[in-house]
Amino acid sequence: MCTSGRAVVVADVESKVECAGRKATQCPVVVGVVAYCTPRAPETNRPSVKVSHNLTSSANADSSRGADQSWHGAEASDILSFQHHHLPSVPEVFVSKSSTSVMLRNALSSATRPVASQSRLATTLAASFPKVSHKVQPTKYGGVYTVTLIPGDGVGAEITDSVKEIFEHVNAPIEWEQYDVSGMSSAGEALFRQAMESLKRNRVGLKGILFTPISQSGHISWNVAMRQQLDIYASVVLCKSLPGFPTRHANVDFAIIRENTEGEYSGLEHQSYPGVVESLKVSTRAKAERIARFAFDFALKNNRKKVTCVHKANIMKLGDGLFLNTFRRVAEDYKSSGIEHNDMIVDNTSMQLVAKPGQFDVMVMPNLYGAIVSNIGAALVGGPGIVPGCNVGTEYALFEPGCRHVAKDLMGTNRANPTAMILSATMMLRHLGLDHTANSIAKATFDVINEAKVRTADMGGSSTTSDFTNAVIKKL
Ligand SMILES: NC(=O)C1=CN([C@@H]2O[C@H](COP(=O)(O)OP(=O)(O)OC[C@H]3O[C@@H](n4cnc5c(N)ncnc54)[C@H](O)[C@@H]3O)[C@@H](O)[C@H]2O)C=CC1
Ligand SMILES: O=C(O)CCC(=O)C(=O)O
Repeated sequence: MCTSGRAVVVADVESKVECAGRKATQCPVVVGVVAYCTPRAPETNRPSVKVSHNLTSSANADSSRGADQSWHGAEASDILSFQHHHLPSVPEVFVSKSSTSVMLRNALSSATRPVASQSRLATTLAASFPKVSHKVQPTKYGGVYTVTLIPGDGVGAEITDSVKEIFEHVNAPIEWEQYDVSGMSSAGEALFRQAMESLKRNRVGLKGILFTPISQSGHISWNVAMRQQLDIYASVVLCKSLPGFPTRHANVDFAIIRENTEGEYSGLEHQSYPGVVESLKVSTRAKAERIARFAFDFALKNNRKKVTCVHKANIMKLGDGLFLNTFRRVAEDYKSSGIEHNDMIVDNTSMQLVAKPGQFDVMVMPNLYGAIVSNIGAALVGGPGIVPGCNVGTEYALFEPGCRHVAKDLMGTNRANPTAMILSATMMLRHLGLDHTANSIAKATFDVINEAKVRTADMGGSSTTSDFTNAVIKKL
């Protein structure tokens, strides 16, 4: 073990960085320690939750529909050639057949085009949202997929109701297994466990965001626990300008690939001395490598041109140094692919994002930076109600709004924007091979936004969540 000031190195380091003047070599695990003062020690956060369990089955799916929308074996095998042989389980991430981000950039070149032309752009945009997939096929019986649904806290119930209504309207071959897990109360761990078992059974889920209390005596984050326990290590968040909804910058179009299982979210904290707390940021080479490969594979499959690694290796020389150096090594393997790569310190990245977002294409970063950058990204294109996302690993995929907000302030008001949840659900449909249904729903959603007649308050309108849902259904 080598300690130097704020960083503790465990095991052997391979990052080419200096630690207290010594070169640290051969270390797959780096633990960064951030110390700060607090009046009392944090208490042990023991998971305990109480929530009601509500199991519903809302899809009256036609089994023949599911049959023709089968697993994309050919596409899945395509990507294998890009995968590194010593990481056999990297999940595949790829875009729908017909679309590329180049098409998209062209398509979105003007937010001021007439509505009819914007509607065509909406079609292109709908088909362009990436598809995430992995080798383990989700459960499907009689052409119907069983999907775990966790509406979540705050506006979760309202925006997942919106998805349920839309799916029912198009007869999507999805049967929900719903678990009303809530982080608002510390009771209900049993229900959380049941939801996890359901996710493990079904391998695919749709979720809203679960509230996590800030207080030290409150329970741990169920959101983080899910991502860690399922090892859904890659968070994918898409920030794209929407047709008909101009924001300060036109043609924003970048994907945030965020390491989802370690880093600042390790949840390891202790008081080493009264008034001194150490929060451990865990970084491992293996996880840095798989997320870097995921980002390059994502770029290749989605016809993206550049991958930017976001870090703070000037300060966290070991932890973020490991992340950055691993990224650079992985980039060497993709040299012949034509994908450019660069790296940028996270604070400068934040400034560049608000000043010149057009320079970003695919971005890859440790956990906390991903949380911050996805919030900046959301604000660039219209807010947290718009940006879809998913968490994917080798076995499971869990879809949720990319900007992970509970929105307690809007709970029960019927004023939340359901777009991010609807688009996350369409990403899930693509993941299941149901591209046609996914594209119809996404197009209808973009068309409603583009027409600007029905918009929720966050987008400057006065329509309700239900108005928006009904408008999407009407388009379908
Ligand atoms: N507080 C918590 O329990 C959790 C917090 N987080 C993290 O903390 C960050 C901030 O969370 P909070 O302060 O709790 O933010 P928040 O939930 O209060 O949301 C911030 C603002 O965005 C608005 N908003 C969010 N979703 C919306 C929608 N669908 N339609 C319209 N408006 C919407 C809310 O109304 C609110 O004004 C999140 O980005 C997330 O990364 C993540 C999970 C749980
Ligand atoms: O679950 C939480 O409360 C926090 C999670 C979070 O901040 C995130 O997902 O980025």
